[in-house]
Amino acid sequence: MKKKLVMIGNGMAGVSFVEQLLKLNPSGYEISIIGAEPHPNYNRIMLSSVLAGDASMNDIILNDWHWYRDNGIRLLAGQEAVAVDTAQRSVTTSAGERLQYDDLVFATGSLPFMLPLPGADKAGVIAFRDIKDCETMIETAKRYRKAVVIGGGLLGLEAARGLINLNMEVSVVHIHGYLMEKQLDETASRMLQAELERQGMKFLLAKQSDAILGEERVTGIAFKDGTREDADLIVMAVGIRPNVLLAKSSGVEVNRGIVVNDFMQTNVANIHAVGECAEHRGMVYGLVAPLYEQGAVLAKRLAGAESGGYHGSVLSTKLKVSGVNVFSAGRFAEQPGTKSLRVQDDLDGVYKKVVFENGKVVGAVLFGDTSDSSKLFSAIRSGKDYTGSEREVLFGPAGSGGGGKGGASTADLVTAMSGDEIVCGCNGVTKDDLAHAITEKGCASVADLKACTKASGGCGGCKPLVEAILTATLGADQVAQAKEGICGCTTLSRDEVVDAIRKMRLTTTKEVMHVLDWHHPEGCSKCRPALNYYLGMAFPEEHEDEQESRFVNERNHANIQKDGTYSVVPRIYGGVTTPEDLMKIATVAEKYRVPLVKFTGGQRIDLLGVKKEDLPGMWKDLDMPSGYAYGKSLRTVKTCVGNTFCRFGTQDAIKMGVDLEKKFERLNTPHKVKLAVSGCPRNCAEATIKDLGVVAIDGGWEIYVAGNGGTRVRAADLLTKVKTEEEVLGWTGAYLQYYRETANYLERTSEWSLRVGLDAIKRALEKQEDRDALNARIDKTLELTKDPWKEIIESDSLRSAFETLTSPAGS
Ligand SMILES: Cc1cc2nc3c(=O)[nH]c(=O)nc-3n(C[C@H](O)[C@H](O)[C@H](O)COP(=O)(O)OP(=O)(O)OC[C@H]3O[C@@H](n4cnc5c(N)ncnc54)[C@H](O)[C@@H]3O)c2cc1C
Ligand SMILES: NC(=O)c1ccc[n+]([C@@H]2O[C@H](COP(=O)([O-])OP(=O)(O)OC[C@H]3O[C@@H](n4cnc5c(N)ncnc54)[C@H](O)[C@@H]3O)[C@@H](O)[C@H]2O)c1
Ligand code: SF4
Ligand code: FES
Repeated sequence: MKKKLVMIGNGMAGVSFVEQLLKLNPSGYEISIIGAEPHPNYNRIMLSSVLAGDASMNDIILNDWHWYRDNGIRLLAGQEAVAVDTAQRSVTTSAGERLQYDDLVFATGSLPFMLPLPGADKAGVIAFRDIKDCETMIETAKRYRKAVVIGGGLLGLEAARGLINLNMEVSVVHIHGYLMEKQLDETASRMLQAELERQGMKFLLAKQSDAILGEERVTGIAFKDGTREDADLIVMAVGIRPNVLLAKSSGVEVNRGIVVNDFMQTNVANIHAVGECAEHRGMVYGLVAPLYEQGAVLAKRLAGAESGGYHGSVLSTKLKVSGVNVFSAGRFAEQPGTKSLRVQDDLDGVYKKVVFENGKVVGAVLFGDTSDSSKLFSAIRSGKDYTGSEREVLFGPAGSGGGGKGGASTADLVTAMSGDEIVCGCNGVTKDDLAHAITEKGCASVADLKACTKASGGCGGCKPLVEAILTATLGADQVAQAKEGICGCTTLSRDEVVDAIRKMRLTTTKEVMHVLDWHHPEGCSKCRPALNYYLGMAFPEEHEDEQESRFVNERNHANIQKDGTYSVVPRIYGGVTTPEDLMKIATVAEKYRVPLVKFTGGQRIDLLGVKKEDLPGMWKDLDMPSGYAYGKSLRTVKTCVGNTFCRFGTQDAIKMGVDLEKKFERLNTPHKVKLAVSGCPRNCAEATIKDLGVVAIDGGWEIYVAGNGGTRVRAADLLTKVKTEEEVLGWTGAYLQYYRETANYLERTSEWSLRVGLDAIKRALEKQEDRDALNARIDKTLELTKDPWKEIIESDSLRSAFETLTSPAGS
């Protein structure tokens, strides 16, 4: 008769243990798993990717319902184990069921630590631990604007990045003076902070939270220094605590975690623990790689196989925030008796530190370039003595050219690895799993391996090693060019997708997803708007804009504000208005009791605090064109007064600006586009920090491109000098169309120009005939645009979508 195994907890560590056990002894146990969450086992790590829009909930399921059934496992999902009777060897669930066991495994994971602040029970205060929290954040972002994340550790920063991708404004409150102090030294941390600030995060460092403010729902947070921060959502990411309550009440020895020996046994016979709930030699782990190692040891134990036991793990981490490369492993902080080797390159934003103790590598921190991470981690784990050749760890043997690729080569590392060694800690993928996918399933690129095994799909830290295994198995000439898919739903790059759209004349997002074999048939929040844009760019005449693929502000043709109200910004060409228009704006503002009337930085007037149902009425009364303040499109053309009034002006900046705005308004672009025109080189309109800026000079105009005055300030580059107004319009049209046709969706011109190179842009535009062709295409697109508010006002059905809704809407 089979023995009965009951496991409490259906998370990553526990189920990985069960998988190993089934491999070693498929028929030894009748297995029941009690899981409090109503889901099959999913990849908790990837919740950060779901939040960031890089993966869907479906992508992160590790073992679906069929897996349990096919392996004869009884899953009690959505039920909690509430009591364990160690004398009777039984577990009682929240549904009142009693399960007998011969062996019991606690795999109860951790609970997020919630700061016991006054007001912490208000609506809108959550942790980031499970699918429910992730869904709450996604829903909240549809209705609210301002998030505060407490905790500047791995989880807090990943949550913050995800919330920014959801269009929220995010402030991270951190108790320490610098971020990720558990993983980074101050130098790396400051570099990280600068990069994240460029991505739009705001940091409140060395801050102690005092109270959560608000009535029923949170409205802000107060700090001990007397300052406050507004918040519609507070995410606490201040660490975790092993979930040990049930074990403790069952008489199992508990310290910080459930105390286990090297074979994951507790002090009570036949009761074991794995994962974040277990404490081994005084250590509790909060990353999956060690938990998988623990699971493998326990599986061998229960299958009756030989094992040397578990001896603890060296930790390595990588922050999963796109555009940021950070790696940390082992003991990275200097201590008495340690020496470090440091390389800092502020020009390229690269920092590397390796810490030695008695000649051995004991820790490392990498920022900016993490290509040495596998080698360094392996060096730490091997315990190899580098006395006298410490520099080789980073720079390679003397005479090797010192390209920064040092120590054992990655190829040597691959050769030295055993088949069952885990390569991808996030997904528990071994070297053998990868070799099998390459030789048996035909995977020929890292992207193929990611799609097939999930390796490199979590933190991405294993990517260099996955690449090396691919090269070692196939040979360098057979390895397909590595490429990144536009999102987690596909391995196809932006260019491949746009190419396929053009060649196959695909017309809807659904069709693209279907024909190009999207992993997830509905797509995700990242690819849907991108595909909608690419389709409209490729086939302006045929494509019907898909409102459901648009971001909320674009769907509603208004920017949603933090309190769920909207803003109305009529177009004011070149910042020049008339008494009539000003009177109309004033009358509308009074009639609809607009709480705030404000001049914007783009020289127009913003009516803030408008109820959604008032939007059509206000636009009707205004009878002015939409300013597209909400759109990925031409926003504003800022002008100075130019030679109309200014005594320094050499050209008519106002006319130039108005003409540009009238010509290119309503144009859909990959990201927002801002223009400016200055009437002389004094440049009062700040044209050199715009996507395109025109500066008058004696006898002509200079055209500057790819500037940015926002999060990542960048001075624009000179594209060309021209003589006439007509030429300005011609170059602007060609430049904007080239950007439309070649940029990634959501790529500002400043990022795009750095990626493709200014020289390439100049080459593409230098010939008159090329500019003419680009202008012909942009003119075709412009001909087809219509003012959205005119359309809404004239259409009963479009208007009713605004009038029927009374609550703040994100739908
Ligand atoms: C957003 C996020 C990102 C992360 N990113 C990374 C990363 O990049 N790299 C990394 O290594 N780690 C990462 N981690 C940490 C990693 O996810 C955890 O270390 C891992 O999931 C822990 O696995 P576990 O099985 O021990 O616990 P869990 O995954 O927490 O599983 C425990 C399960 O037991 C259930 N349970 C508890 N008590 C009971 C009971 N009495 N009855 C029934 N069920 C019960 C819980 O509901 C839970 O589902 C991340 C964590 C989060 C939240
Ligand atoms: N990429 C990854 O590997 C990854 C990603 C997410 C989560 N995780 C894991 O999930 C677990 C939870 O992550 P975490 O970041 O919450 O835990 P953590 O303990 O690593 O970090 C918590 C951070 O919060 C700060 N903090 C503590 N109290 C605070 C307070 N009152 N106000 C402001 N800041 C405060 C701490 O200084 C610390 O840096 C960890 O085990 C982590 O390793 C890993
Ligand atoms: S940029 Fe020149 S023309 Fe324009 S306002 Fe300034 S000084 Fe006058
Ligand atoms: S180790 Fe994180 S994705 Fe492989």
